Amino acid sequence: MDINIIGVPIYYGADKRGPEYGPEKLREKKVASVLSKYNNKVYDMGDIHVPDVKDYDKFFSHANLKYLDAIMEVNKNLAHTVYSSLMSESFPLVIGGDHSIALGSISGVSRAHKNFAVVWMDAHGDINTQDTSGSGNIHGMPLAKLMNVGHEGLTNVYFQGQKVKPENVFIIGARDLDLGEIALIDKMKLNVYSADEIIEKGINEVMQAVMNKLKVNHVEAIHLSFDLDFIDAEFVPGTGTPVSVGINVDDTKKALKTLAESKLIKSMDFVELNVLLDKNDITADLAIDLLDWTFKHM
Ligand SMILES: NC(=[NH2+])NCCC[C@H](N)C(=O)O
Ligand SMILES: [Mn+2]
Ligand SMILES: [Mn+2]
Repeated sequence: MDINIIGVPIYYGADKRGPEYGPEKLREKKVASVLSKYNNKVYDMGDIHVPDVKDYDKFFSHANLKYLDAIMEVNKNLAHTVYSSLMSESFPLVIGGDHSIALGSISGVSRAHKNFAVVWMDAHGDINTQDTSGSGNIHGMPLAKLMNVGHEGLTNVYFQGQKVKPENVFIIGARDLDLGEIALIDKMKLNVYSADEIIEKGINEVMQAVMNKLKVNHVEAIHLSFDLDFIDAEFVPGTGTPVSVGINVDDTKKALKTLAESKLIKSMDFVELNVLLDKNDITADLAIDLLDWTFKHM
């Protein structure tokens, strides 16, 4: 297949330096040639422009949505890039950057597909709003906005209204949810498979449950949004909000393999590599290994 690598060098959603060097780091690790094994044609489309901001821009538009204006702009442009990529029958691989970029990527996907699922592999739900977030960091909010909950600047990125149906949202690996997130998950009856459930039942059984629901929902495509902190903190020093008692690397690979073999993944985010926090490139090397593994099974 044709793969479009789209870099998004942004840290504003995390409000912590480091994720903005993710695309550069993975290019240095030869991500394009790694993925061009397996008969893929890989096109590096470069980076989405991320505007410079001043410190006073942080709270300029909203006190609890930090860097709102810059994040809206980046995501609008990302959305159209992802949409264009899908329209040319290519696979958009969006490399972050922090997780706020899922706003743009999934908005682009939403314009291209009628009935698609979002598989969100993450220690977090990223389903806060400006009212429930304790941090004001937008990387903790994209999934709420994509379901049309929260501030209209972000719910209306690229086009107005809901981008993904709640029944097609699958959060896997959660173990650090805020109270407001738990309330929203209950209210919208989201499919959440916690790290505890994975540890208790085993990853294969949980992934089978996910695959069954995807079938019942007749989805035509999966957008995989992979946050490196899905993996247990021990194995990912280079991520900004690590959480322990998580998923080991073997189980992560099993989950990715099951999803890849379904042949339903049509687009993907790979986010929250914090290059400044990484130790001896452990996390960057793991990132390359996981991408290699995923595309090998697609
Ligand atoms: N994409 C992430 N790493 N998100 C972490 C979010 C942490 C916390 N729940 C918050 O809203 O601030
Ligand atoms: Mn996340
Ligand atoms: Mn996370």
